[in-house]
Amino acid sequence: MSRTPYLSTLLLAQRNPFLVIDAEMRIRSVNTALETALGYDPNNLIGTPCCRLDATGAEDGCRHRRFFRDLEPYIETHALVDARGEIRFAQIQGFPIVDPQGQVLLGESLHLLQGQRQPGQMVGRSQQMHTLAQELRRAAATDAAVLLQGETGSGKELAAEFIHQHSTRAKSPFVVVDCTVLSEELFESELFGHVKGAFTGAVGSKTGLLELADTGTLFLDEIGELPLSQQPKLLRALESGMFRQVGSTKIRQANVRVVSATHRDLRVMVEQGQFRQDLYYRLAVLPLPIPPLRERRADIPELAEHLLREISAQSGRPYRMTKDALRKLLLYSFPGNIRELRNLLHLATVLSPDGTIGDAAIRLPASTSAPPTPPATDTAAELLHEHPSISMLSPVEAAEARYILQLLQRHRGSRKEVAASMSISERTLYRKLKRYQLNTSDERTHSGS
Ligand SMILES: Nc1ncnc2c1ncn2[C@@H]1O[C@H](COP(=O)(O)OP(=O)(O)OP(=O)(O)O)[C@@H](O)[C@H]1O
Repeated sequence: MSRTPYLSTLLLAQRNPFLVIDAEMRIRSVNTALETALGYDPNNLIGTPCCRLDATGAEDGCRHRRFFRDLEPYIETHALVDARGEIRFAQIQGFPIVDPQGQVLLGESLHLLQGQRQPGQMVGRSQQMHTLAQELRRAAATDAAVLLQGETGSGKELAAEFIHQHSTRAKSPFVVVDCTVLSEELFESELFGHVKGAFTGAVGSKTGLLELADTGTLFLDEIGELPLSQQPKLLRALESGMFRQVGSTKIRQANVRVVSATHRDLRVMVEQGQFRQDLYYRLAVLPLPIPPLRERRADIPELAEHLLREISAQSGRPYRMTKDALRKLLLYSFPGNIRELRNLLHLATVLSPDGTIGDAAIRLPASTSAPPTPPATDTAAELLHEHPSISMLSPVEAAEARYILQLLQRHRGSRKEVAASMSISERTLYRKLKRYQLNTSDERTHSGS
């Protein structure tokens, strides 16, 4: 099956191995990172059954079938088989994607838990990046818990991988725990694992992420989103290194180095009673801020060049950028930081079939070239009254939060429609709603609830 332009752009934008599965439970597309990591020729994958990569083979109760029934995003660890027949463990995040025709597809992003995937290179020679690299190296030389604080897309995960790769644990796994998708029900079974029959749906036993990270690094991404009720359980396990799988009485042990990341100010959350102080002190032995891209604009040219080289390597086509295009990037504030720069460049390459990216191909969000029409004053006051958290956000975040609220009103609370009109996945929208604390009453369309 040929890739649509929409899917091609989506696949190009993923650094991790990524595949798309359609509602007929067949693999629709895979990206180059997946081909490279698992060694498959895409022609042998596209159009084949969804569980083609799973070491245990297709099962009736597979996660893909469950997803198309419930439309619930998931994060799970599975054994996959690569083209040489070797078993590889991967942490898989599945989430809905709506294509331009309104068809729901499943996107799966794979984090391979052992070896092979080379961590991305940290690019940038600004004074801020130089200092950051020094601090990360210093942190890597110790086994202390590091807390990385920075805006979305600023490179927190890359920094965590950098610490891991430069530490004595580099040959052991680097395991990512995405706290935004760990609901109260999922937390324990994902982190500690479960035994067969521990709860309805536990058809087999499962090793938890903590155990998979044994002797390696456990990266707790967006730790500020971890429900308060789960925080004591995490603290206990980290302090003692001991835990029990759900449904088991047997004590297990894991030796992990912890790196966490958040875009929030956890100290303020502690003051407001939203985050446990004891857990904060356990995680933030070495707190490290990651500067946003707009505070290190000197890195933009080198980053743009590096990202274009990566895109060229994936697409097999060379690209160059004009001075005007670069000037346009240098003037932009990048609320989405390096991830946004990468996405802007992907789009620019799609819009530049001759390989030369001019300033017209750099499509900045409408709100920056023409600031978004502010809501009428009474609506703004109303929004602030209903969502006081907006007043605590940065101006850029607050503008986005207001924009999302307006779209929610316009689409009568349909998250599916709002996500489609913003060209983002429902999962990304869900993360933004959570991040901005926009607790909308209408849950109709989130993940099929
Ligand atoms: N210094 C850098 N050099 C090259 N690429 C970078 C750099 N920093 C970040 N990136 C790239 O930018 C993208 C976003 O980075 P990353 O996922 O680490 O950000 P994040 O802060 O963890 O984001 P989020 O808060 O949304 O999880 C990734 O593709 C990453 O490889």
